[in-house]
Amino acid sequence: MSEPAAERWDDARLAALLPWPAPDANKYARGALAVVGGCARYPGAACLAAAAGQRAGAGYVTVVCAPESLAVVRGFRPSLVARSWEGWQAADLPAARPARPAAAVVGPGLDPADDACARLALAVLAAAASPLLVDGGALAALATGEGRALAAARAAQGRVTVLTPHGGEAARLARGARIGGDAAADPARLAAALARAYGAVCVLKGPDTHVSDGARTVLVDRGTAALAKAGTGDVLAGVVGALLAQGASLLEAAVLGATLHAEAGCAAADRMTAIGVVPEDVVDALPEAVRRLAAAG
Ligand SMILES: NC(=O)C1=CN([C@@H]2O[C@H](COP(=O)(O)OP(=O)(O)OC[C@H]3O[C@@H](n4cnc5c(N)ncnc54)[C@H](OP(=O)(O)O)[C@@H]3O)[C@@H](O)[C@H]2O)[C@@H](O)CC1
Ligand SMILES: Nc1ncnc2c1ncn2[C@@H]1O[C@H](COP(=O)(O)OP(=O)(O)O)[C@@H](O)[C@H]1O
Repeated sequence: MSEPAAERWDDARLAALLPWPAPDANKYARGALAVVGGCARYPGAACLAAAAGQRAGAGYVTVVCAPESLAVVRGFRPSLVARSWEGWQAADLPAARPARPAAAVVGPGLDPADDACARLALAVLAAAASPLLVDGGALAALATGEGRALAAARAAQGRVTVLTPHGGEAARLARGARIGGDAAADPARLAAALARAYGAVCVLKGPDTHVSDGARTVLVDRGTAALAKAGTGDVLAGVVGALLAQGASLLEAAVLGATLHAEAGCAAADRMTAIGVVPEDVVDALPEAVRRLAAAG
């Protein structure tokens, strides 16, 4: 199947999407974001996603993590609301309501090789009524037969989903959906094929990032190799999740989120050098990325 050429969105279009809070906003009106992740082995990934979600504007960020990870999350940033996933039900995730938008991110810091993490990811896929971003270890669960069936059920129910695979995760998703040949070799085509196969918007990460809803594909190529460091993908998940939590549409949240993430990487590299940037610097540079985009637009 031939694909239309990838679009590029200009700064004016992207700047118009920035989620400035209304003067009478409260923390609930600004969007609730739940990050489900952070197993005992990887608490840092959930911390990074949640902190990025705060910096990208979400009003109320909760981390649902392994009991062993609670102290790490609270110590990392006391303004995060942390709760254990023991005794927690995925049905407890807030649904988006008028004037009370919400979204969930599942996967940062879920171990792709761990059965309990896979069960948790599948439970979230089954229950989350709000927009759901699937990242990290949850993508391994999504690529299974049960995960693909749950993705199809979500799409049939009108529940919306964003996937943020890196190259390895995209290959796993492609194998699960039997996508091969030319479609798997070209990132723009692969992003579109994954979006169609999983009924989702796909953000295929790499030196260039391709965002596709299956019909339209947008290229975001303003990043920096400073971002090639473990944990920056978790930051991206939190940024896009926060934009979804503030009510942005899927494609707009994904393209604006990938742009702010890339700009934050550049701003962080300006301060810390492309050698020295760590994911925490990218989180802290998000306000500078917002300023740069607002000024350019
Ligand atoms: N501080 C923390 O707590 C951190 C925690 N993290 C958390 O760790 C969990 C596991 O995530 P993960 O990406 O480390 O492993 P996984 O999904 O099993 O992929 C493994 C295989 O995929 C490939 N591959 C990897 N990257 C690729 C790329 N860019 N482009 C192409 N291919 C790529 C590569 O295969 P290879 O090329 O070696 O054959 C690799 O062996 C997840 O929950 C995440 O959130 C991390 O975010 C780091 C910071
Ligand atoms: N050379 C590069 N140039 C621009 N962006 C990059 C480059 N390498 C990685 N990135 C970005 O950094 C992030 C890495 O995400 P990912 O591989 O999931 O890391 P992790 O799982 O460790 O958090 C992605 O957003 C990707 O687009």
